[in-house]
Amino acid sequence: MTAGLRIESLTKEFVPGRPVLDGVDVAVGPGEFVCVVGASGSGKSTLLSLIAGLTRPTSGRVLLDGHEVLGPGPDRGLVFQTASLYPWRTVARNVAFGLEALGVPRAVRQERVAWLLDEVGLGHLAGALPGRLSGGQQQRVSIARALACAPRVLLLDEPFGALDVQTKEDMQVFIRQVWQDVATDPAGDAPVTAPLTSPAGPERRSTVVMVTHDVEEAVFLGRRVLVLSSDPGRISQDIDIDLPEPRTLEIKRSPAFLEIKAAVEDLVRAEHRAHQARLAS
Ligand SMILES: Nc1ncnc2c1ncn2[C@@H]1O[C@H](COP(=O)(O)OP(=O)(O)OP(=O)(O)O)[C@@H](O)[C@H]1O
Repeated sequence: MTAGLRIESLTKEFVPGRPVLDGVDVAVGPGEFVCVVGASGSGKSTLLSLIAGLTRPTSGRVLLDGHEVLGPGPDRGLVFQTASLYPWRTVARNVAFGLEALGVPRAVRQERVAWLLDEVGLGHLAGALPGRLSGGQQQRVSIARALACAPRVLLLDEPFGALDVQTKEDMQVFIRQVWQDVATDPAGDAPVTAPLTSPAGPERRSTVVMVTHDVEEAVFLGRRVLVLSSDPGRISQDIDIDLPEPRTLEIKRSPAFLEIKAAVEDLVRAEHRAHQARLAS
């Protein structure tokens, strides 16, 4: 059994003969943090929903720890741009939702939820209903909810796209911190009962695949950045981001960061121009 995520010859057509994704091949190892960038319409969200099992491929397959993804499951946590919380459940009960569904004992549930809410800075709002929260706070709850079951893969689709700049930066630092802190167990040994508060070694980190329009965000967060070309969508570049760890906001001002960011922006721009030229011809 191969650990991690493997995407093999993945093709998706919504309209027959017009693939949105065409032969995507990529492997993401356990504990990696990978960001996917690309022009609008290049198929980033489609790729994420195929990994999530929300959409079935036209051909090819997605394997998680050697098992083909055939539908959604608790081993993959999902966060979208807009929070979709249950308005009638308190913040704490929203975060606890997946744990309840998995039958995790109440005491373990409460400990996890309290820890996660503290991590997202919302411990004081545990008993509030989501309608009382700002957009940024709601998104923090969504992330806490997705992390509650210690998913083997956390799938993030533009999760900070709707937030103001300051909140977005706070959330970037937060998600990196959580990736370092929140344990999952790639060997498959009862990840839900792993202690969340213990420091996690690299081999115990959740794998994160995050889609974003924002190249700065991708370079800051990703250990690897995949550039998706348009029409059809393929991985055109697979770039290792060799920046110091842990990543702090100061890194964004470093010459190394600015150089990598400019290079990735050039690649995305080149893909976009090539796409426009194909459309015009
Ligand atoms: N359910 C669907 N039915 C038909 N076409 C779809 C469907 N979902 C996506 N598409 C098409 O697939 C292409 C890729 O869409 P997708 O949302 O994956 O791109 P994206 O890179 O995430 O775009 P953006 O950055 O604008 O969110 C688009 O042309 C879109 O119209």
